[in-house]
Amino acid sequence: MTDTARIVLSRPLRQAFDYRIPDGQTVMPGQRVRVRFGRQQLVGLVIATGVTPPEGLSLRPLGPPLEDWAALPDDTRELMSWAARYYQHPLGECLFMALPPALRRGQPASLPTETGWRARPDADPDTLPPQARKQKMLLSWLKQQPDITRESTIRAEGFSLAQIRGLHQRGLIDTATPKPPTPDQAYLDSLPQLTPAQQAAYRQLPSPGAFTTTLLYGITGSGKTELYLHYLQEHLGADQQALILVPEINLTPQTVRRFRRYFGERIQVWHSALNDTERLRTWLSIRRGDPAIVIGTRSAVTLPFADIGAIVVDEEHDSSFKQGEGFRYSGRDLAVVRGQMNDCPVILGSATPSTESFHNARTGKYRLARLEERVGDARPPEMTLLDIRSRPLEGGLARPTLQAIGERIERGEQVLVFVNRRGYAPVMMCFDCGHMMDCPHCDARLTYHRRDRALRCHHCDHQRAAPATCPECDSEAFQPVGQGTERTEDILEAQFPETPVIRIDRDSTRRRGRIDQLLATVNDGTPCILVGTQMLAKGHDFPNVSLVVAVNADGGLFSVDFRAPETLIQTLLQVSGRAGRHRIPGRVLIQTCHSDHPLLQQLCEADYPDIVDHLLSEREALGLPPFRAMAILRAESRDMADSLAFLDGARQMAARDGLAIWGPLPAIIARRADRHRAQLVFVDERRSRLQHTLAQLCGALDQGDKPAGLRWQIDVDPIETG
Ligand SMILES: Nc1ncnc2c1ncn2[C@@H]1O[C@H](COP(=O)(O)OP(=O)(O)OP(=O)(O)O)[C@@H](O)[C@H]1O
Ligand SMILES: [Zn+2]
Repeated sequence: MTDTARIVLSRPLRQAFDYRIPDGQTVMPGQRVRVRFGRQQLVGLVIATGVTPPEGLSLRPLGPPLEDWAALPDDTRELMSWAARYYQHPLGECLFMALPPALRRGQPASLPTETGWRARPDADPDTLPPQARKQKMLLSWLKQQPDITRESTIRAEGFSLAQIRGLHQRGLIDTATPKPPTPDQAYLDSLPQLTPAQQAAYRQLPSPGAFTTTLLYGITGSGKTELYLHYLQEHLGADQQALILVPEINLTPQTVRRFRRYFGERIQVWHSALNDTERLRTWLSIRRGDPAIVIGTRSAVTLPFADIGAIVVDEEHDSSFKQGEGFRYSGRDLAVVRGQMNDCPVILGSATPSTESFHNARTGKYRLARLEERVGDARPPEMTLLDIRSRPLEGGLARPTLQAIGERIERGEQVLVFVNRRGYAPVMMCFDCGHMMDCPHCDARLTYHRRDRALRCHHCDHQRAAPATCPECDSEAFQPVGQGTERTEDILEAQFPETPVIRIDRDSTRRRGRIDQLLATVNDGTPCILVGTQMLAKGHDFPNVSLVVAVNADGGLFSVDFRAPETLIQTLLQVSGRAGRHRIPGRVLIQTCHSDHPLLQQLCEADYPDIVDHLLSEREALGLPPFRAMAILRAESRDMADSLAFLDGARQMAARDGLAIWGPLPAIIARRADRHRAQLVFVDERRSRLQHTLAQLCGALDQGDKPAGLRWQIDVDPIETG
């Protein structure tokens, strides 16, 4: 045996490659090295040393290492290797995913210390000219900060480098080296005591220092965040790290702020809007072992923690924890695996836990902690179904709905109107010839966006100007059909001209920091109407919202996706949960054409755990997850026949006793961006057996022939089954 190293590359390849370690060089697993690969110079990651290469192979020498330490520590490597096996994804891509982009590209693993800023004691925001509005806001904000604030923290607040530089040039702020963490003492002294219900739930949380998974079922507004904060405050060692996974950070700047008050600059954030330098900086800080508490979106679970003391997954039911393409992992599930590997407690929190997690709690795999009271005098909101069949609607809103909104506004309260679609209307239709505008590249209608007079496909990049008349018959009776957020916004503005209407959806919040500005008005407490998509359902704490309206609840009632009822209930409960969180009692109005539907009836009458039990018994009867393991093989190509034939071949390769295979069938949106998509669903009682089959199948599919341009992917534990 010679000195050899086995490396993987950041490529969609299932193989690893062996190299000879040149004399005098030492390498270790997890280290980045330069390697020659064909004619290219690439960055490789060492996964093993001293391996025996295949017979008769003369090995190329390994290039120089990029640093003399392992970029990926053992446990992170172990986690990603586990994920590669579990999700059937190439190991190289999984391991490289746990590196920040700069390190994937081979840049050095070091950065100069980050700059910090503080307002000069004599700096007065009022001396700034009126056109420097943002600089003024930044200066006022900096003056409120206890000491030196990191540049990344300032940027996370929605301010830009240009604004920082502007203030610096005016001599109003100083640069300084950020100091170690300092929480806001005045705030800490004023922290609320846990309520008796919170204390009872708190006692059910896991003890530190050992792996257990606890599902914290806490109804909306019960103060789960407060529990996490207390838990970390009490149990996290001063040198330890912690991870808090959240669905989408940009949506809830409030949450990050709350954590910062408790833990000061110990809080670090991790999400997709960070630039490469910010990512590298945070990654290095975690790798170095700084006692960071990371609030991050799903990929934060792959950070190279040195000593992790606790993991929290907030809103654990949220579908954004599952990556929707490529390496289709679940950040929540990896968090549990990570907890097990690092022997630390994991808390999964939600007001609407997933069926999976409830099932795990029922079977004893997870512990269950319950918090079923709202904080203070607040009560859960009262829910009413409003049947809109044969009722006149104004822009999708029924008279009683408009009346209810009017009453609340008059009383000085706030209203939230939930619409499940952005844009003005989901369809443009000609009322003379019946023509509807389709996407030329997808099996989908174009959504009308009135603000910029465009028709857009929400499934691909296609967009075009909206024609004024029907493109088929030139009729002028060419009109939008159905509701989107823009249309609801317009209707409400017309109905309530005195009241601010604030629209919150992906279009209105594209710019960094924008959602914060929009929410500032809401948090002011002035009467207003919020209109938005499920973005509004996620974790917001709006004290003055007393009425929530769901414009149309029926989308998920008749879907072919077996998860649709679960998702519908979760979304409606979450959005309802924004009502009546503080003193004012809350009410929820759900407009529907199916008020007699059992699921909607249950929503109004039953507790969430009972609804889930019901959904679980249906799943059990039908042999669906979580009672069976499921995976989907998806194929897409230029021709549906190719996609189906490929999957048919796969079906024959995989067939064996005990494995149910459904399909191949075209996907619900069979053509997307001119690719024809189909799928094959695998269901097995035994997960390990399914895994084995999938691993063999992937190997065979890698080796086998496939039509030109065909791409395939495995999705283990799929959350979309259409
Ligand atoms: N013990 C307490 N005393 C006073 N106020 C509290 C207490 N605990 C929480 N609160 C306040 O109650 C409100 C709701 O708490 P929080 O946002 O933590 O709820 P949640 O359970 O995370 O809600 P959701 O799941 O609906 O997002 C917040 O304004 C919070 O500051
Ligand atoms: Zn399209």
